[in-house]
Amino acid sequence: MSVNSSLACPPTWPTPTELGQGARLWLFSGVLGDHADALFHTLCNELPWERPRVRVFGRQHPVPRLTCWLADPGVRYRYSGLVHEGRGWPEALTTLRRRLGALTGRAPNGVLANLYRDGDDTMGWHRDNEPELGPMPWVLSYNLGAARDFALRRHGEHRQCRVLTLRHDDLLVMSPRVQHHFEHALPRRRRVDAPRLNLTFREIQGLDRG
Ligand SMILES: O=C(O)CCC(=O)C(=O)O
Ligand SMILES: [Fe+2]
Repeated sequence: MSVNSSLACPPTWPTPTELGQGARLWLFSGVLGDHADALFHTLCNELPWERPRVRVFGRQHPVPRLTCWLADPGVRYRYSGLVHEGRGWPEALTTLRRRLGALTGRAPNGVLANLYRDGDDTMGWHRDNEPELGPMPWVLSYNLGAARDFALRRHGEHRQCRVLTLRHDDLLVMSPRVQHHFEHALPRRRRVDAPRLNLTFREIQGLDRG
């Protein structure tokens, strides 16, 4: 057996952070280099951002951020209680999608974009384990704009166990067991006064295609 074929990941992957129970995180920085600023600007201005309302304790509230689902035509994903359907990819994401494919060897067919207008915008504790992601949900999380803390805690526990700062042009790759055993959240950070955009690329499995 050659040295390379015995490696679990291509040699260009950074050393993972081991969370335990086989859950691993990899942080790649400088994914797009000089192109990242322009992409941030284009996506902020041109994506069809929405602000879905969710029901909490019987009352409807708008989510504390802007969101948008982009995917292959017909690829459906349920979030915030609504089914969203892909209508193809904007030209602006072509280079990033190629780069992520080359770096990770994965081929996501959808992405959930979230725009946090400032440090008051947040995302609560959850796992990316919707049934349409199948039993092995790889998630590629690409970041633009302001640096924000990304918190993790063991599923079923209250105390957070790890915080990573995700910066402009960083890619965080989460192995499937991260979603099996851990929850993640984007906590409020009042001192952050600039926007941040996050793109979580996902692989929707065959059954939920349109
Ligand atoms: O903004 C982030 O870093 C997290 C986003 C996230 O968890 C999600 O879209 O499911
Ligand atoms: Fe998530």
